[in-house]
Amino acid sequence: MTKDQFPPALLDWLRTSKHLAILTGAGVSQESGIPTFRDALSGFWSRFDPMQLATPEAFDADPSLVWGWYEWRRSQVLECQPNAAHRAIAELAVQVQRLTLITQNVDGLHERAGSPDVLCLHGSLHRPYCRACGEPHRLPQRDASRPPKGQPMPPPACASCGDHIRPGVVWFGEVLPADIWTASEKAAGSCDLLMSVGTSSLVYPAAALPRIAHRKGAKLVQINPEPTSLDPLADVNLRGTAAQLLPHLLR
Ligand SMILES: CC(C)NC(=O)[C@H](Cc1c[nH]c2ccccc12)NC(=O)[C@H](CCCC/N=C(/NCCC(=O)O)S[C@H]1O[C@H](COP(=O)(O)OP(=O)(O)OC[C@H]2O[C@@H](n3cnc4c(N)ncnc43)[C@H](O)[C@@H]2O)[C@@H](O)[C@H]1O)NC(=O)OCc1ccccc1
Ligand SMILES: [Zn+2]
Repeated sequence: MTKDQFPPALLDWLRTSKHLAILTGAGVSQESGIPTFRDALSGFWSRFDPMQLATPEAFDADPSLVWGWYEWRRSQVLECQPNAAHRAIAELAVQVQRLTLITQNVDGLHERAGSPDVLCLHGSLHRPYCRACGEPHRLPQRDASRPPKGQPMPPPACASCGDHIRPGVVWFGEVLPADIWTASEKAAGSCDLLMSVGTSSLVYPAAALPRIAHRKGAKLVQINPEPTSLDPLADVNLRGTAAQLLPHLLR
């Protein structure tokens, strides 16, 4: 899909927008080489269901299995670079009057692309903390001598209470950080244009945000090579990849 195939109204909405909200999912990092959540499991991990591994119950049952999985994902992310989609979103923040960027991703690639004040709904792979006392834990950026082999790995012990350090992500069944959710809900309820990029729109409450914006009369644009449950609601569905299409939205 090329720029001249974009509905002209879309570029007008963008140019006249007083407040653009963008919600991203795993699809926006797919072209950086990070598999989407649904296909995040290969090799040793392909025998597990991500929805099972990404739960407090799984960590309590087998901390090494879950910690190993997150260290493996973190090592993948540290070997990747933001792609043209991340960079276009960072540039859009300069070109529009006001941009609120909300992500479900835990990879930190929006921040690495230069996007300011990213609302990370589901936390980050780079901000682990103690399961018991909440003490933040600093991880070595890259331990070249011992790259994760994609096997279980015992989690570090907390320096202050000795309990397990856990990944700094929001697991299924856990509530989202209240301040970040409140800011995201507010942005969805006050934006005049919301773009949903690279998400299957299945996980709640994140998936409610485009629906809140739509209910409040905002224009809804979806960028995804595949159809999702959001299609019928969207004013424009751009069928293609994030890194191919997003740069076309820039002036
Ligand atoms: C699955 C779903 C049915 N379950 C939920 O939503 C649950 C339960 C629930 C709550 N409310 C509900 C209401 C209805 C139904 C269920 C619920 N929600 C929760 O548990 C939430 C917490 C949810 C957060 C979980 N943590 C994640 N991540 C961090 C960890 C980690 O990463 O390991 S969610 C994780 O999965 C989601 C994956 O979705 P996507 O990012 O969209 O990725 P996916 O692979 O699915 O799709 C990729 C898309 O990209 C497209 N694509 C591919 N390539 C490209 C490309 N190149 N360009 C563009 N697009 C592309 C594809 O076509 C595809 O459409 C993301 O949110 C991601 O962060 N907490 C909670 O509600 O707390 C309060 C509470 C507590 C107790 C009981 C009730 C309420
Ligand atoms: Zn502790």
